[in-house]
Amino acid sequence: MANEKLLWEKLVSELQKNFESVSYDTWIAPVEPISLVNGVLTLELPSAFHRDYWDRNLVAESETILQDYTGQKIRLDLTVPNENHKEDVDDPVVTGVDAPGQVYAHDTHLNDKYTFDSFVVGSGNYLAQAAALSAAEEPGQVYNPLNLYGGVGLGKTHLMQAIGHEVLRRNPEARVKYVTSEEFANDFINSIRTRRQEEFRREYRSVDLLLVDDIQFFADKEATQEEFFHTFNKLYENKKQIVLTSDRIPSDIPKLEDRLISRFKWGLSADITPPDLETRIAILRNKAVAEGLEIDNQTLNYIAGQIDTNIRELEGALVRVQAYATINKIDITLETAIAALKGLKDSAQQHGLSISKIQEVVAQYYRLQVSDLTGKKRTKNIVVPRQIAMYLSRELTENSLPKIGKEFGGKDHTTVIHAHEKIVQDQNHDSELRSQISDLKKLLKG
Ligand SMILES: Nc1ncnc2c1ncn2[C@@H]1O[C@H](COP(=O)(O)OP(=O)(O)OP(=O)(O)O)[C@@H](O)[C@H]1O
Repeated sequence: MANEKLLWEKLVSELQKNFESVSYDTWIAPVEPISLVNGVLTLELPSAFHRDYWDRNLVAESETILQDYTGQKIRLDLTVPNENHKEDVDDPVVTGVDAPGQVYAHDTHLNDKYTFDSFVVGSGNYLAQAAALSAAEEPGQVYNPLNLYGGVGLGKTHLMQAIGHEVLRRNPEARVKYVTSEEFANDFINSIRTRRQEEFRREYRSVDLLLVDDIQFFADKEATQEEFFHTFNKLYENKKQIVLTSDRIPSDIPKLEDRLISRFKWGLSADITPPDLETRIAILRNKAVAEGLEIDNQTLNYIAGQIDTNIRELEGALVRVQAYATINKIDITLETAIAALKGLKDSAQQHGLSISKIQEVVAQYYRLQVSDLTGKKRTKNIVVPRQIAMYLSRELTENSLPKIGKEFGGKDHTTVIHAHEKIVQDQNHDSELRSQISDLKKLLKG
């Protein structure tokens, strides 16, 4: 075995003694020893997050272990293969609705099931998971606030609550509060109504960890944003960890106050993107084991192939197969899955298509930012894509005209009607536009 591998194995066996399995899987398992040259052990880490974590927590200890073992001074050199990820940390951007039937732990409002242990790590979420784990291990110290953002049903709430569980596991006395942004708004409004603002403030400003889910619903609620701003400042000042989730990056949330957006930039935004096939299969396999279901790989593979954008719907597909098998008193086989999921794909995809997804795809297609589409600029290179995105939102989703207007930076519904009519008419004589729209539809429908 090469020297670097031998040293690495020794190091891992020592580090492992003090590591819990999730932390080990996140911070150590993905590391590869590359070389040992002139007393420098080079390790390759998956991302700049990992390197930051190693710098803060593991380098000094590792160098001591290696020195004790070899009797020589060994220095660690940490490399990250795609150094683009470095930007993720420097420029702090790495890239809700509650599910029914959840069981909440009594005090914290955390769902028992949403832990790091039950979270499957894959290509679309490993950075967000690493960021979440470091927020849990060192709350208020490194990434504050931490904002997890991404499309519907991709695990934002799960990961956010996992932080809550982990903080409590490490410190059962910690005061952890989980709320959706709507609950925060309701609590605030009720506190005014019942003249209990002091109590409200005491409650929110005395926590050690505040988790606020789906902050895009703060849009339009000016007084609530103002109150949240003060809550945020107080907690931040006291080095208390704040974690937020949203369906898009905060600077793209229409009607979110600039002063909040600028504070969110103090911390780190990490996005979660849809899982690849392997991750989807792993999620289904875990779920099947948890439910005591026996399902062969081929069948899991098939189910995972049916739904690719939303994990909640992926889990729903498994439930559907299970129900179909129970009702018909048959085993779960590939045939059962095919029969149970017939017709599901189209409706699921239609259902899964959101205005924000359309904005993302259109912006990318025309090399614009989503904020151009939701903004007010009137230059032609922006106006036409904006109208196309509104047109597609009307054609491909069930959202009302006012809702579409709202998602495009609070525009009036008549603007949406106008955009829609214009694109319908222009397509009659503009073949270039027709083909762009057909491209976009293909991209959106997968
Ligand atoms: N990586 C994962 N491993 C295991 N389960 C997952 C993973 N990601 C998501 N899930 C499961 O998928 C379901 C939906 O996740 P969650 O509610 O966290 O999504 P979300 O991104 O918060 O959605 P929304 O945008 O609707 O708020 C949950 O049951 C969650 O446990």
